[in-house]
Amino acid sequence: MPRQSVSDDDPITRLAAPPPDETEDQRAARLLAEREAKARSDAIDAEINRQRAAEKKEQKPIKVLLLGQSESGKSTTLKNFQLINSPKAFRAERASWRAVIQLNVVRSIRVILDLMNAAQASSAYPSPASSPIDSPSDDSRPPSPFPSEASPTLTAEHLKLKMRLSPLLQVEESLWRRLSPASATEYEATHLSPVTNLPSPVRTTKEISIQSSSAWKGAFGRFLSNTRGSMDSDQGIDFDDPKDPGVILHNCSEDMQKLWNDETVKSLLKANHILMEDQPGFFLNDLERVTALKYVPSDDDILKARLKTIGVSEHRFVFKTGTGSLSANQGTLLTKVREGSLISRVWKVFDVGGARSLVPRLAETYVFFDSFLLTHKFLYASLIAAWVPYFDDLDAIIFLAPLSAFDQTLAENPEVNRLEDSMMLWKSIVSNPLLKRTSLILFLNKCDILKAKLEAGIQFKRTVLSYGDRPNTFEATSSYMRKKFAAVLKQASPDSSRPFYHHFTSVIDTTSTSHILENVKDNIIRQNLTDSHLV
Ligand SMILES: Nc1nc2c(ncn2[C@@H]2O[C@H](COP(=O)(O)OP(=O)(O)OP(=O)(O)O)[C@@H](O)[C@H]2O)c(=O)[nH]1
Ligand SMILES: [Mg+2]
Repeated sequence: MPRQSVSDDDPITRLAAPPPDETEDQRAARLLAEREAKARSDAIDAEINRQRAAEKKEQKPIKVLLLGQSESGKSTTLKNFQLINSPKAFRAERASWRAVIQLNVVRSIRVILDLMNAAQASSAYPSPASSPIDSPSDDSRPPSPFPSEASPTLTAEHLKLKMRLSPLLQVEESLWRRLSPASATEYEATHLSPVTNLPSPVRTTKEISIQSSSAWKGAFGRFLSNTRGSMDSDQGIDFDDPKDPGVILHNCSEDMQKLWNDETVKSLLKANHILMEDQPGFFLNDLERVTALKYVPSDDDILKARLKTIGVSEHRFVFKTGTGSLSANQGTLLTKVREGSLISRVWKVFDVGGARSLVPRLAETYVFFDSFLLTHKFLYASLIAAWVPYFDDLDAIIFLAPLSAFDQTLAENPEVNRLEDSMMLWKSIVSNPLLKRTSLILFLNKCDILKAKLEAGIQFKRTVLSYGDRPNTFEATSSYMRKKFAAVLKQASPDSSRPFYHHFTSVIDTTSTSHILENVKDNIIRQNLTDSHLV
């Protein structure tokens, strides 16, 4: 009889051991049963591992990146997210947005005042045609920025009006200084190229911009908040603060309205092809309301306020999943999900600056190579490079393309049509290998402005030559552009089955945008669940 090992003596081993009188048939049946039991056990282990992996994935926040050229509406879309997720917190920031709106108003007035200055300067210099042929050729005066025939004559009354509005410049400086330390802000780049088709006052009037990382809202909160009895406790605005720029704005209100409604100023703007209504942060049609002493910005005002983003800002939201656009099957899944641990999800939404920052070296590059294309490619590369660190593990990109910009050029490079720039950016994004599994959501934005332009008779085909003789209507132009963007996607990634959705948007309209964002949220969560093998 063989000697028993120590382990053979342990009760479990003894229980599991085959009976000593086992027949051949019994042995075969036992081995089969053992194999089946092992397979079942392995399947359970695999399921547990899969669930663990899914749970791990589940705890990861959903990452969404807002992309698009400057002024495309990224930060405005973010404001809509904030309004949906935490309207109270959004509204608690009214004091800060009131200051931004004040700056927007002052900037618009500055554009007009700068234009008047330029017109005044130009009238001081006779045009070459009016100069005597034998006039001295060593005239060292700078060339006039405008041809004299383009500038309607300003009267003494206009100059007085200009003087009376000069306190606004101090308001701008003081708000600007309070907005952020100098290092955190950036002035609008203005000297890219000697060639430009943009009116100079629009290019040279600085636009407020802020480093995403700076706590500018806190700065305004401190500035406008104190414990005075006159403070509106809900809004955090101290209306009786003598340092409140609202007081000067209010005192200048009548003159600002006079300036904006003046026929000569209107012709001056027209002669220089400046459409103020097209400028971001346009409040000149609401001057009386926004310069009222007790002005409190509405939600719509906050969405229209313009503050250019520099860098990247990250925003955390906790969203409950909705069932809006889900199929019955997916709806059932979400019901299960709600009953379990997935009732709400953390989202991280990244808002990036879409402007290409222009350092002097770049301007030199332009001159050195004398090649628009090379410089522009460089600008693209630098912009995309700034976004790439955020491409990792991304669930979705919301790409904003402002359709209304079909007749505008980039502030950074007046040689480039904005719509074409959007298409080029879209192409770089959809063909980027790092993003081949990222859901793409295209917002064909600023549809309200597109409609207004077309209704005003501006011809789409004048700048989008390939549009040909198709009708100059919103339906036809927007559908044409949708097809163009879809074609670029198909061409750049023909085999890709990644989800692609598009929406025609006007993201300053909170009602329609909230519906669209619900839909977007459902689509992203559905894709996320699919990727986690939960669907
Ligand atoms: N009328 C209209 N205005 C819009 C729309 N979307 C955005 N705007 C306005 O356009 C301006 C620019 O929008 P932003 O959201 O600041 O643009 P952005 O893409 O964040 O721009 P950067 O920060 O420079 O990259 C703001 O004044 C918005 O209120 C829209 O659909 N319709
Ligand atoms: Mg922005």
